[in-house]
Amino acid sequence: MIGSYSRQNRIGLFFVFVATSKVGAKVPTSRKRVLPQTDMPGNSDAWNGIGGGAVNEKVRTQGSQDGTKDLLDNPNSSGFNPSNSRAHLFHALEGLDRYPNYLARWNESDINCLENALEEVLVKVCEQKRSILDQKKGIQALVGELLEADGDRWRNLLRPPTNWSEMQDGVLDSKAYCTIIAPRLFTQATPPTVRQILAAEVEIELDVGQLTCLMNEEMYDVYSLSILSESFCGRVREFVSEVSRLGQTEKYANLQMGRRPIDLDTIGLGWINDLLFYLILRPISRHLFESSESFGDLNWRQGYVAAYSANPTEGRPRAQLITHTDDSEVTLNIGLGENFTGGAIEFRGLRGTPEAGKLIGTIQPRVGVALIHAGRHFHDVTTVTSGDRFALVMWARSWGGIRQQACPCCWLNRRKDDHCVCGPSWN
Ligand SMILES: O=C(O)CCC(=O)C(=O)O
Ligand SMILES: [Fe+2]
Repeated sequence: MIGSYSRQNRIGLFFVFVATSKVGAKVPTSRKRVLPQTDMPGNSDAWNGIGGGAVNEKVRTQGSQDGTKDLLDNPNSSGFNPSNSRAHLFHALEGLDRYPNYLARWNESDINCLENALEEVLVKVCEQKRSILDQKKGIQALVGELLEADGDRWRNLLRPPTNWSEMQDGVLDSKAYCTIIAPRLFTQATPPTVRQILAAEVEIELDVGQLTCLMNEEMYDVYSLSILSESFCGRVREFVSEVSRLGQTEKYANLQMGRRPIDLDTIGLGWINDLLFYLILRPISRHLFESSESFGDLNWRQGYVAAYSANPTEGRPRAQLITHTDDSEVTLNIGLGENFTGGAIEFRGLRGTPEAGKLIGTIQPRVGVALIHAGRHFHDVTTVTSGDRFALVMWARSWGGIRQQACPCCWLNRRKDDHCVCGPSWN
């Protein structure tokens, strides 16, 4: 049964395509620079990121426990230190939202601390925005250079398929094509076009009643299905490798590309994101996770290629990935190859459940095969012992559902007691 555990359960899903029409601070300029040097890789000269496995790399600091140090730092302070304590900052935000004239009872020094902390946040937003936009522009120039040098080689990949036959020949795994797309499975008289799907002009619905042998339930909460053809995966891998190779030349060194996974939208492969998201991930997730997760329709996606190597370099900076959960409701992970040993994905239970942290299963990536799991499912990648390993990963979020009713902490741990400070019944 979908959403319940049964090892190697063959889950078949017919896709029924139902066409519906699409429903579709100001930055302060004169603020003092208050942002402390961040520990994020890519921003810190000290971090060399090669061979490491961290995903959420920021070193977490939560201020002093008893406020004594804060008092010593600032004798006028009450111990309130929102710059070092995220909890203090959240308390203040909640108070501002909840009580009229909240700051009336505060001393001026604490108000100054709050003002500074909020400025620090804003500075961080502005800095990251600027650097990301700069980086995107730089990467787009780099892709332009690749196209100029060898346009014929890449143009086909960068141009989305325009019809189902191109999709069949060049992109999808043949089994996926036959099962998902073959016209006999479309219920409506006029099947949606590829263009309509990529532009999200049709809502794709999945009929769970009609089971086929499309998907496997590999273990609790982890499903697999063949999606992309091996040759297509190879082309994506080659393109990403080329982008990353050029990114390491002196001309583009300032982009520091090797340290981050490569974002598909930025390198002109956003159509792959759209295809996977609208055709596969959103409709499937409605059914796979409806009993274990609570979210509305997925409406946000980010797709990227993560590269690993037994001999990590700038372009393939990792040999493994530590245990973590994703900042997503649902994650899709497609093996892109190439020949490597090690690099298995280990799953360790859902955050917020008694299984959290316990190894419940290990999967060796297969080229073109997608794994779909809840973002809060703990997972890691074991050390790549030989060769290079690539994975196309998509994080998908829903800004409706639980993220609208819970603070980040309750969201992460899926507390559902309705008493989260952001919930409707908190008082
Ligand atoms: O490389 C993989 O297979 C997993 C990557 C991953 O977990 C992530 O990027 O969040
Ligand atoms: Fe992950």
